[in-house]
Amino acid sequence: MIIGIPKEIKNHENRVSLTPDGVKQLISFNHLVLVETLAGVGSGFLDTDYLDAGATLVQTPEEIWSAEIVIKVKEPLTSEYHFLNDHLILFTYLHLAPNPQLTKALLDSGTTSLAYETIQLNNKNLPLLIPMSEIAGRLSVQTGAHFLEEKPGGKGLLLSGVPGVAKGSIVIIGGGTAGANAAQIAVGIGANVTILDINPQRLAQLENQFGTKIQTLISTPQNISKVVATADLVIGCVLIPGQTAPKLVTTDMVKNMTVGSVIIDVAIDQGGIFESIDHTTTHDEPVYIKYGVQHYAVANMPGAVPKTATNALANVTLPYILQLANLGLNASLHANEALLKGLNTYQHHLTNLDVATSQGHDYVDPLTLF
Ligand SMILES: NC(=O)C1=CN([C@@H]2O[C@H](COP(=O)(O)OP(=O)(O)OC[C@H]3O[C@@H](n4cnc5c(N)ncnc54)[C@H](O)[C@@H]3O)[C@@H](O)[C@H]2O)C=CC1
Ligand SMILES: CC(=O)C(=O)O
Repeated sequence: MIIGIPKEIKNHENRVSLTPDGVKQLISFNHLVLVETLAGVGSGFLDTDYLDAGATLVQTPEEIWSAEIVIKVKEPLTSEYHFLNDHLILFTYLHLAPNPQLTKALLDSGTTSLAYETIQLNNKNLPLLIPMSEIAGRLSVQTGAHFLEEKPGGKGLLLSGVPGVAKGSIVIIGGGTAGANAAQIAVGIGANVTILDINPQRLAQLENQFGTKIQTLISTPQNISKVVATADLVIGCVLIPGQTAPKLVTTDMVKNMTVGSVIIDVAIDQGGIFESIDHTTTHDEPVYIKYGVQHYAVANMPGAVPKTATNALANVTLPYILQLANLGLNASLHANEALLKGLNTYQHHLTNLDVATSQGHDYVDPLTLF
C-alpha cells in the first residue's frame, strides 16, 4: 500500500502521525511510505530520520494526499477538503459529531474515514483516545494554574496556597481518563479537588485511587452549580463516546464565578460542556474573557507537547495502521471489531450511529456495505 504522512497544519499542531520507527515497520512489510518534508520536525524527527528509516520524502501535500491511506493527527481543515476523494482512506482524529461541515465534506467526496476517537474495545475503552486524554488532563491543571496568575488576566492565585493561606479549588467535571489525570496533577500540587461524574462506580474508583485528597460528587445540575460558584478553576472532561458533549455548565453558573477564575473545556473537541464557550480557541490565542472569567477551549491541547504526544499517539495507532496496510480496509474491518467502530464514513454513507444521532443524519450499518 501507499501510505501518506502529511505535515499537520492546525495552529501549533506539531505532532506527526508516524515516527521513523513506524516507517521502518511498514517498510519491512513492503509498503511505500510518503512523508511530507518537515512533517516530524516539531516532534524532534528530522527529514533525514525518515529517509534513514526508508520513507520517501515529498515536498507537497498534493503528493501525500494522492496516497491510498492518509494518516493524520487532526481532522482535515477547510483548506484540505479539496484533497478528499472516493479512493482515499483517512485515519485520524475527526470528532465529527459537532462538525457537520467536515461530515458533509467527507460524505460528498466519498472518502472512507476512520476516527481514532471512536475505535472502541469490547470493555468500552477507547484505546486511541486514552493517551491524548492523559496528556490533556495533566496539561489542563498546569494551563489553568498559569491563567490564574495575574499577568495573563487571572485572579492572581496560587492553587497550592502556602502555609497560613488558603489553597485554591479545582472542580473537575467528568472523572474518566482526562479527569483522573487532571486530578493526579491537581492533588499533586495540593489544591482542593472536587470531581463530579454520573457514574457512581467511577467515583468509587477515584476515591480508592486518591483517598481523602479529593471530594467526589454525583454529577447533577444542582451539584455542578454549587461547586462551580466557589471554584477557581473548572475543568470539563465529560465524554459520551462519538456524541456531541452535553452542556452541563450553564452561562448563569459561569456568571456566578468570581472574576479572574478560569474554565478549561478539554471536551471542546466534542463540542464542549460550557454553554458560555461558543468557539474553539487556538494555542496562539488560547483564552478569551467573558463575564470576568477566562475561557480556554483549545481542541488540540497535546499539540503543545509534541515530543511526548507524538510518541504516545504512535504507540497506540501503529498496530491499527499495520493491520490496515497489511490486510487492506475491508478485511481489517471484518477482522477487528474495535476498528469497525472507528469507521465514520464509507463511500458517501455515515456509518457511526452516535455521530449520525448527534447530527440527525441517516445512519447506515457498515456491515451492509461490504
Ligand atoms: N482538547 C483536547 O486537546 C483533548 C480533548 N480530549 C477530550 O476530552 C474528553 C474526555 O475524554 P476521556 O477522559 O478520554 O473520556 P472518558 O470516557 O474516559 O471519560 C468521560 C467521563 O465522563 C463521564 N460523564 C458522562 N456524562 C457525564 C455527566 N453528565 N456528568 C459528569 N460526568 C459525565 C463518564 O462517566 C466518564 O467517566 C473527550 O471529549 C476527549 O475527546 C482528549 C484529548 C485532547
Ligand atoms: C484527542 C484529540 O483530538 C487530540 O489529541 O487532539
